[in-house]
Order: sequence, then structure tokens, then C-alpha cells
Amino acid sequence: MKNVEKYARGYFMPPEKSLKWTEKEYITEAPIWCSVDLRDGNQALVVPMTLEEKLEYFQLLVKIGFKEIEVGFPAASETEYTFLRTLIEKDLIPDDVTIQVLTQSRDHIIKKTFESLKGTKKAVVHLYNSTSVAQREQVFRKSKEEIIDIAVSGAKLLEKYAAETEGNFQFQYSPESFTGTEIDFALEICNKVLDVWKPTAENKVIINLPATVELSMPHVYASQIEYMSNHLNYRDNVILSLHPHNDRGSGVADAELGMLAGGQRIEGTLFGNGERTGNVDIVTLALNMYSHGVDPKLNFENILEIIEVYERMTKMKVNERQPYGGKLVFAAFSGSHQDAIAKGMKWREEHDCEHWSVPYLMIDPKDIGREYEGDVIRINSQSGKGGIGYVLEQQYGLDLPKEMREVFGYTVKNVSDHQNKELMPEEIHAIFQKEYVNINNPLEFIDYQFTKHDDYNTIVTVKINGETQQLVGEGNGRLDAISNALRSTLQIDYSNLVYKEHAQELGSHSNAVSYVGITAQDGTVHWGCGIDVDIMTSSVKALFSAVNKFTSSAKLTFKEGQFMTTK
Ligand SMILES: CC(=O)SCCNC(=O)CCNC(=O)[C@H](O)C(C)(C)COP(=O)(O)OP(=O)(O)OC[C@H]1O[C@@H](n2cnc3c(N)ncnc32)[C@H](O)[C@@H]1OP(=O)(O)O
Ligand SMILES: CC(C)C(=O)C(=O)O
Ligand SMILES: [Mg+2]
Repeated sequence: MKNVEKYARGYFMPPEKSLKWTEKEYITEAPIWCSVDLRDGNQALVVPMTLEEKLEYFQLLVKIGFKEIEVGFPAASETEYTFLRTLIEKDLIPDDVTIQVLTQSRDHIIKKTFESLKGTKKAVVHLYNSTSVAQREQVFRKSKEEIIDIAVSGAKLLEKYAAETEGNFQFQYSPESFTGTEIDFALEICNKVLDVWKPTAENKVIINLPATVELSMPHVYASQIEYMSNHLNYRDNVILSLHPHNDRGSGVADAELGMLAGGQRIEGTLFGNGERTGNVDIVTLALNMYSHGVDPKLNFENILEIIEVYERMTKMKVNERQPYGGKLVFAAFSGSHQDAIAKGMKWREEHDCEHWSVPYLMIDPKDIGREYEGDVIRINSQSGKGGIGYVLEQQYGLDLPKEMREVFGYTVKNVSDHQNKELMPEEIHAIFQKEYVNINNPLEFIDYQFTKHDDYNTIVTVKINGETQQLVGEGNGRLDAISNALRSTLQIDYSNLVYKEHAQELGSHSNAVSYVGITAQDGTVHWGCGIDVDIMTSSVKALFSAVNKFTSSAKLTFKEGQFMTTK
């Protein structure tokens, strides 16, 4: 690409190697979660949420189980201010939830922030100022010392206004644009702020290290976090918080590796809404943990309900491929995936499995309120017999013989291919009904009678081209006798009767379902299905269906009492 020389890496490695985190394998316990949907998420929306929307979203976050929620930037607008006042005055904040507010390091903004907090039981007041080389040089045009002054003076103002305001306040500091800051400078400024606040075990300070802009690969961020974690003063009384954005698409990886490196708290949003490419997606982080058997301490058991509120409030869409929440993430169209999923599900039914291990599915969709049917296995021209058969079995109680599944699979794929669309389960069922079930043209089954000596003898009544006839046959079973009657009387040449039957126990009544396959002289197998309340009748109807399929595909016409090839 042209202009590549215009770009260079803009992050800073820690002054010494910090790679201890690589020795850890996975995240063993949930971090402190802080939702910043109502602040960072909200400030990134085309139209920020109204008061009513913020209130509904807040309730959603509480219901999910967030214990820390950044509710806004109260000095930013009347809505932000009023929202906070409403939460406090209407006593809408549960006792176990702490609200958080963001402020720049400017006297009038900090003052207004504390005004908005009057009467709150407890809150985190979050102070930030930019520390990166680019911000120092281009935006603030200040030296490192002057930038430290902004942070330290803001820290002192927080102390001052907190002392004047009734309530229980915890402080948080973010060196905004941390990822573009020299790490030893970020450390220096954080330690200077900590020296003002002097955290104690009873009143810990949160140091939040944002990937304001994600400038590096995640292992670099993790090394930066580990270095900071090892060198921050008052470390035992500091809660180390991470706030990844997603500019390179690795926000989740930043958070996960950052936690291995010492991050104890995560700030992020539902489905990753937030500035530019978004904040880190907390749904993904939490459910990634869940998929490893670690309780994330957030409840996403009804993810569809959460998506509905999220989309309505933010006017954003959850992408179809969004981990866990996306419409298509528990859907398989391709044949081999469907086959493996269907077999995996069956395996679970038949075995006493301790842990979830169904191929292609990270977690059981049911655990987050998603369904298998129509959700997991979806049918188009890329699908195969496994998935198509699975849909018929799960939704209509039709368990086709293996060989028939294959033939029917191709029929369905062809329809989807020609119509260039996905087929819904009811369409697949309709194709099956039309193509295979109780086919009675040209040969219509009317009745049968049996007598048995050594073998079965039958008189089967049929209607062909509107004319009723009685055919006589003999065989070692009843179906065999009827088949022999058809073959010998009507001169239909096939062999190898394949037969399977089962009860169809879906809905209020139970039918018998039979499948019959017959092999023509050229080796082609023709399949038919019969459904009836009576099991014998269902098998005869299946045979007639197969024979009718055979005569029509072999272009046999009925003339002078027998079937013959059309010239
Ligand atoms: C990475 C993040 O998400 S940071 C959070 C960003 N969120 C928001 O900005 C949303 C809410 N913000 C707002 O509504 C407004 O910006 C307000 C009300 C806070 C302030 O508005 P205004 O004072 O009109 O303007 P603005 O934000 O542009 O202020 C820029 C000035 O503040 C300074 N400034 C910016 N951030 C900070 C900070 N954290 N601490 C101290 N000063 C700051 C700038 O250097 C600039 O100074 P200058 O006037 O000397 O040039
Ligand atoms: C205010 C800070 C923490 C922020 O949102 C960021 O740096 O992304
Ligand atoms: Mg942010």
C-alpha cells in the first residue's frame, strides 16, 4: 500500500521485560466488572440516550449483576446531570451497587460533579487527564511536569470537594491515552496521584490504565500492565483496572491478557459499544470465562432479552457474528458442521457427560437462552444430510433411515440452491411431505386382507388410474406379501426391500411412521414414507409411495394391466 512510510509504532514497551503473565494459562476468577455503557458507550452514540433510556439501561445493568456502573459525565449535559440526580433522589441505586462518575481535571467541572453527587450513599469519582506524547505535544502543549500538575491538582480538588460533600467517595485516576505514554512516565504520574490520595486498605484507590486507543498487539499491553502492577506504590491498596478499546480488534485479548498480568477490574460495555471501534465487550469476556468453567458473576442467561433492550436504547445493532450474542453464532449451515453437531447432541443424550464438548459449539446455547432448533442448524445449499435429517427429527419427529437422509438431503439442497435462499424447517417438512409421504399416484392403496398358513397370503385392493383392482400375493411377511402382489401382478421390477418404522410422538397424538426403500434393476434406490395411525397401514403406504416414486422416475405408465416403459 502507498504511504506505508507515514506510519510507525506509537506505543512504548516497559523499561524492563515483564512477561510473567505468560506463565498463567487462564483467568481463574471474575474481575470486578464496571460497566461504562452509560458513559463511554453513551458518549459514542449518534444520539446519546435520553433520561428515560438511561434509566431503563441502568436497570438492565443492575439485573445483569454489575456492582459498579459508570453512570455518566455529570458536568457534560443537563440530561447527564438530571439522570444522576434522578437515580439519587428516587433512590434507584441498590445498596450493593456503586455508581461512578467521570470528570476532567478542571475546577468547575469537578465542582459540578460533586454537586451532582449530593445525597449519594457512595460513589467512585473518576478523574482523568491525557498523558500520551501526542496529547502532551499537540493538544495540551505542556511539559511532563505540567501534565503531572494537572493530575495532582485534580487529585487535590477531588479530596477538597469530597470533604465538603456528604457521602462516601472512592477515587479513581486514569492516565488517559496510557497506551501512547512512555510507561515510566505513566508510572510516575500515577504514583504522584497516589501520593495525594494515600490509599488505605479501607479506602482503596482505583488506578485505571486505559487502552484509550489500542496501539499495539495484546501481549505488549499485558507487559505494560504487569510492569505497572509491579511498580505502583501502595500496590496492596490499589485496585488495578483495565479499560481496553478495540481499535485493532483485540480489545478482548487486551483485557484477558491484561488480567493475567495483574488487572483486577475491567471497564467495558455490553457488546462492545463505545468510542470508534468500541470498548471491550464484557459479554464476550464474561462468557469466555464461563466457557472455561469459571463463574463470571454476571448473568447472561437471557441474552436475547438483553440484546432487545440494548438495541432499543442505543439504536445500535448486535452484529450477526458477534460472539455469543450474534444471530448466527449458534447456527451451522455447512453439512459437515451440522453432521458433527447433530451427532454431538445425540452423544450427550446417550452418555453421562460431565462437561460440554459438542463440536463447534463453545457453550450450550440453552445456557444463555438460545435455542438449538432453527438457531443452531440452519439449512441452505451448503447443508448436508446430517443437518437436514436433524431438523426433521427434532422438529417433526421423523427419523429417516441413513440412506434416505442422503437422498432427501440432496433434494433439499437443490431446492435451496435453485431458489437461492435459506429453507425454514416448515419448508423442509413440506418438501418431505410432497416428495415422499403417502404418495398415491398412479397407484393408490385402498385396503388389504391377510390370511396366514406357513406364509402370508394377501388380497390387496388398489386403485390405478381411477380403476379399482384386487391383487393377490404371497410372502414371508405381510409387507412382503403385498410387495410380491404388486411386483407380479403389475410387472414392476424391483428388489431389496429396506424397511424402518418408528412412532412419531410429537404433538398431541402419536402416528406410526414407516420408510421403505426399493432397488430398481439399474441399482437406484427409491424411497417412500407412510404415515398412519396404524403401523401396518403406514408401512403399506410407505411401500406404495416408494413404488410410485419409482414408476414416475422410470417413466413407467400403466397400460393393459401392467406398468411399461413410455416410448
Ligand atoms: C477517552 C475519553 O473517553 S475521555 C472522556 C471524554 N468524554 C467527553 O468529553 C464527554 C463529555 N464532555 C463534555 O461534555 C465537554 O467536553 C465538557 C463539558 C466536559 C467540557 O467542555 P468544554 O470546556 O466546552 O470543552 P472541551 O472539552 O473541548 O475542553 C477542552 C479544554 O479542556 C482541556 N481538557 C481536556 N481534558 C481535560 C482533562 N481531562 N483535564 C483537564 N483539562 C482537560 C483541554 O486541554 C482544553 O483546554 P483549552 O480550553 O485550554 O484548550
Ligand atoms: C476516561 C478514560 C478512562 C477513557 O474512557 C479512555 O481512556 O478510553
Ligand atoms: Mg474509553
